[in-house]
Amino acid sequence: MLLDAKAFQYSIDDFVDRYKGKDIHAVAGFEARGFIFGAPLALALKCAFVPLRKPGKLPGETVGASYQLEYGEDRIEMHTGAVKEGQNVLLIDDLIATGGTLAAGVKLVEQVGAKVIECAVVIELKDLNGKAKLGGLPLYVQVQKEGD
Ligand SMILES: O=P(O)(O)OC[C@H]1O[C@H](OP(=O)(O)OP(=O)(O)O)[C@H](O)[C@@H]1O
Ligand SMILES: Nc1ncnc2[nH]cnc12
Repeated sequence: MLLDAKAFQYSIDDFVDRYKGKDIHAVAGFEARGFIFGAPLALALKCAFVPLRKPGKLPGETVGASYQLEYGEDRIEMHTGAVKEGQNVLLIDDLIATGGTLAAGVKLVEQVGAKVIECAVVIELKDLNGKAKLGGLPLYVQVQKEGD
């Protein structure tokens, strides 16, 4: 899809239409492919873009949240102070599978006293029921796909 400028633009425009005027202070995107969709969306919304990164990648002080994988554990981190108490945050990624990544993002944002207003993805692998891990938060999906 990224090789097709029209398709990529269509995806970004759809996110922009959905979130413009919604008082979003920060778009937080997950390493790595969440950056691709989150950064242009944040620019269009004229708000902050916050990268949520794998452990040890960010320079400076970080806050993190861990989550379970099928085997073992993973963790995401963001810069301390990148998201402030009381802010409205949109979480974005390319894809939701088991939902562990997005759920960790929710935990992290809530940990610093901010509010996740919605989670957004290009693709949902709906058979994996990742949405169930989001504690009732809304999930916006552009394309649903069967299978895992
Ligand atoms: O819903 P989940 O089961 O948590 O899976 C979804 C996550 O997995 C993929 O990232 P990956 O871990 O492959 O990292 P990458 O984007 O850096 O390749 C995808 O881009 C999501 O971030
Ligand atoms: N089950 C899955 N299918 C495709 N991409 C993925 N990324 C993480 N989990 C995935």
